[in-house]
Amino acid sequence: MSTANKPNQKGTAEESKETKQERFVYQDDDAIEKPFNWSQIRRLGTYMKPYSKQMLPIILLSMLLVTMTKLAIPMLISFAIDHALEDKNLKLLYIFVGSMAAAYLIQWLAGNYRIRYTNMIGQRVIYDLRHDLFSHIQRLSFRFFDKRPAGSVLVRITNDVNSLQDLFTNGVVNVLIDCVQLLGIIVILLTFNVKLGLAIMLTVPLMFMVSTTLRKRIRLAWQDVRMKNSRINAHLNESIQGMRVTQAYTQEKENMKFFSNMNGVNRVAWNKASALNQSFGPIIEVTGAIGYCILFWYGAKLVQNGEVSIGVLVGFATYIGHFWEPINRLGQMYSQLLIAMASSERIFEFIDEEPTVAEKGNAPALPSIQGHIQFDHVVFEYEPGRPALHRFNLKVHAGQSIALVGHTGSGKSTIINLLCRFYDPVEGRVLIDGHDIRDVTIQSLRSQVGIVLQDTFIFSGTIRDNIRFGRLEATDAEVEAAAKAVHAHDFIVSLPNGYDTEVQERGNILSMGQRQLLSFARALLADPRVLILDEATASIDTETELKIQEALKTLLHGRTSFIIAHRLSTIRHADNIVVLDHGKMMESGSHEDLMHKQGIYYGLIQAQYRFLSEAAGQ
Ligand SMILES: Nc1ncnc2c1ncn2[C@@H]1O[C@H](COP(=O)(O)OP(=O)(O)OP(=O)(O)O)[C@@H](O)[C@H]1O
Repeated sequence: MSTANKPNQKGTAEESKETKQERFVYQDDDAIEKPFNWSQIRRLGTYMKPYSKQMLPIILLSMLLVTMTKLAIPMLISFAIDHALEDKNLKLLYIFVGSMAAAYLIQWLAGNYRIRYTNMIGQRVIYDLRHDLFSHIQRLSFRFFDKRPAGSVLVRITNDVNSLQDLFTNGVVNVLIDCVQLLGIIVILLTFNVKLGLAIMLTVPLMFMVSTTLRKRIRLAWQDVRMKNSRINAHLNESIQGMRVTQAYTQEKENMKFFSNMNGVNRVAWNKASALNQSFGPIIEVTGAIGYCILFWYGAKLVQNGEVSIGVLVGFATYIGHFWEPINRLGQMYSQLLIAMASSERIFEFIDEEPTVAEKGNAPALPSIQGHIQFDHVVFEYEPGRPALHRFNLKVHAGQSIALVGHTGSGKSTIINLLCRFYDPVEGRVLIDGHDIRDVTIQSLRSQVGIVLQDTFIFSGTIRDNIRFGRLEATDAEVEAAAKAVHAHDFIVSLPNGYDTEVQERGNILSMGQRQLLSFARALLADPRVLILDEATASIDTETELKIQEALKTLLHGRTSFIIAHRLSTIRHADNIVVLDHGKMMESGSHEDLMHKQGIYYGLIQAQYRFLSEAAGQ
């Protein structure tokens, strides 16, 4: 379907309301942490399932090897001191040194494999998750996007998915390694010497208390930083999009003041979080030092009593060096997990959102249509209790051109939205060639309805790609023929690379009129039986408009067409002009009939005529 979005039809007041809403949603989205939720963890786990058979055994094996060799090395040192050094047994010493070298080599190799495979699995899981999320969002109906500004949808696909990336690439595996390592060290220490082992572990509760209290404060401080950062992002987004308006109204200073204030608040929050973060390291070191003091004070006593050998004491010292690492990391992991919980909840909330415009289970495709259209007692409301269309009836024969006329907000675009099935009526039916459009597949319906919107959407890519968007399999010759037919060819060939000129997002290098000509070519290429032109000629100058009117005659020939135009001169020749007011059809008929009737349409024509002659007289 050749389409262009009409993102904001309701002017700047509404625009600023949207951006304020967007700022709110950014904040809301960053209300970071959520409680630990097992069912969510299980659901995330299902994303690992397809790869688990293939990769998990390698990851588990390498993980086991890394942990075992890590645990074995201090033990080898301890044995080497007690047996090889004490007995001056050089052969045994070589064996111990050789075994240590082998252990280090295995650790290095296994570590490499683990990192490579965990990264691979993590990246695939993230790829799948992002793929599912985006493909689902594409299926969601207009109602979903009505409620959410683009910014908040973007944040979920990028930030929230990214925050899960660490969890999948390192987090899960590191937690396992740390748990096994911690357990292994505890068992080994207690086996070496129960008394000394328990004495050292006296520091664990202290460490745990300090760690949890401080970590909570650190977490909250970083949460605050992220929230403030999001506000800056939202403001930047709004400022860049509205830069032209800011400059036109010379509001740069005001804008800068607002931004500086936000920036300052962000710096203060960052300093606070960073200071708290830095205080964590020394506290851990102090706790570790207490452990070492206990070891050497109590250990020396045990050595003197002959209860513990020097080798065991050295072994203890090496093990407790490795003891704090996993405890520290597990604490960090927990905060990471809570953040990931919040992100996954937001991602699944989108994935679980059902399209309000859904296809019936075994809906057939709409056969090739002729273009008879009927609105049968259609009632529609965007928000409950505020009808946008009241029992609207309209019969259109194949090939007829219908013009929709009326004041702003009278329901013209709503009729188009229902015909394309962007929304479903609350009551009544929309029929095409006698088929209720809710009974056929959406794809088969929309592929036969072309639409050219007021705010033509140009995607980043070449001019050729943009025209070809109407029918992807069209040849270059067909693309050029379509461009020629709507008089777009001349301006295209005058561009630096002709049809291969790259246009940026939203077609910034093109004028409004040129963008509209492109969307005409796009629609012509799609060759739909039903064509909708929404204010399509509004931003084309009079000379181009004359050319376009010619092209439109060809374009509309034999098709059913709906034209929404504020410039009433452009719809004079429509077969049927429908005049709307507050969602109701007030009059309909040909231009001559309605002029003769001297009703609302006549009034609109008179008003426009007066406006134009006053403008010309000035
Ligand atoms: N997405 C939406 N959510 C809520 N209300 C909406 C939405 N879109 C339109 N409306 C409301 O529905 C009514 C009909 O709007 P519609 O866009 O059909 O008018 P229109 O005749 O096309 O106006 P315009 O000429 O300004 O484009 C208006 O009152 C409008 O405020």
